[in-house]
Amino acid sequence: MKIISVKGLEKSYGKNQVLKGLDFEANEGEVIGVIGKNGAGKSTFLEILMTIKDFDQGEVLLFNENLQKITLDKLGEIRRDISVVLQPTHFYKSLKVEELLKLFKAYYKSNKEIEEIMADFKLEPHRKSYFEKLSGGWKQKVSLAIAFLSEPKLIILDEPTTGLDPHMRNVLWSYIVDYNKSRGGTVILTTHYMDEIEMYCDKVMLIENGKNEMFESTENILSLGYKSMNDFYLSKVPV
Ligand SMILES: Nc1ncnc2c1ncn2[C@@H]1O[C@H](COP(=O)(O)OP(=O)(O)OP(=O)(O)O)[C@@H](O)[C@H]1O
Repeated sequence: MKIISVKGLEKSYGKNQVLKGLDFEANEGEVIGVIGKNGAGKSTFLEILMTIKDFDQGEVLLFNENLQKITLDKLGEIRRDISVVLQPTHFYKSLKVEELLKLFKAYYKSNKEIEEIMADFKLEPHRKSYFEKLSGGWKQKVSLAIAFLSEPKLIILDEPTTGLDPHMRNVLWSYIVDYNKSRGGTVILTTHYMDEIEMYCDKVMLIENGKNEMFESTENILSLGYKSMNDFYLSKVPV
């Protein structure tokens, strides 16, 4: 089943045209990595898919609903199926980690047990810590735990592993792979780590000059003769 279909997407900030006719598709159960240099428009693209940013031209279908024609009710409905993780912010100033998880469990009406998610994401050492006082990596961990709490159909992650130590990167990827395999969940994420793309993503989209310069399975890209995804990136993207 097609989860996302994007055609000719355009988006400008004032005179700065960031997306210039981007095409993209995601099918149920795919893990797709979006790559490109700093400022290429990856976060902009993801935020449009998250339905938190407008766009100028083109067509975006999410769960077969056209975002330009959708009613507010329908938009609410599809938002319940999507979980997002933005760069960690200081939203939750006065709440402790355990309280935050409880709050979101109630909000999402999640069947997941808090203790299970605490254990999965190894959050125990900071159960009683205030979110705002955590380090960047720990904030990221907690944000990810919250995202998985809602058991969404589609999960959109903006640089989910930036700032995480190698063990935590591993934990996060195990979670993504497991969520994908056991529930058939679809995952779209951005990363600057090409090893993650190579190991875990089914497909990769390279954004360059506002367009999908390449959108292929990682397998097909490597079969073109690149030694690694890093090699592919370095040869395709000018400094
Ligand atoms: N709210 C905004 N207002 C004006 N310009 C913006 C805004 N958000 C992003 N931009 C600009 O749009 C371009 C693309 O930014 P975006 O954050 O989407 O890129 P990115 O590929 O995610 O970059 P990075 O890898 O550095 O996170 C940049 O030139 C950025 O300065």
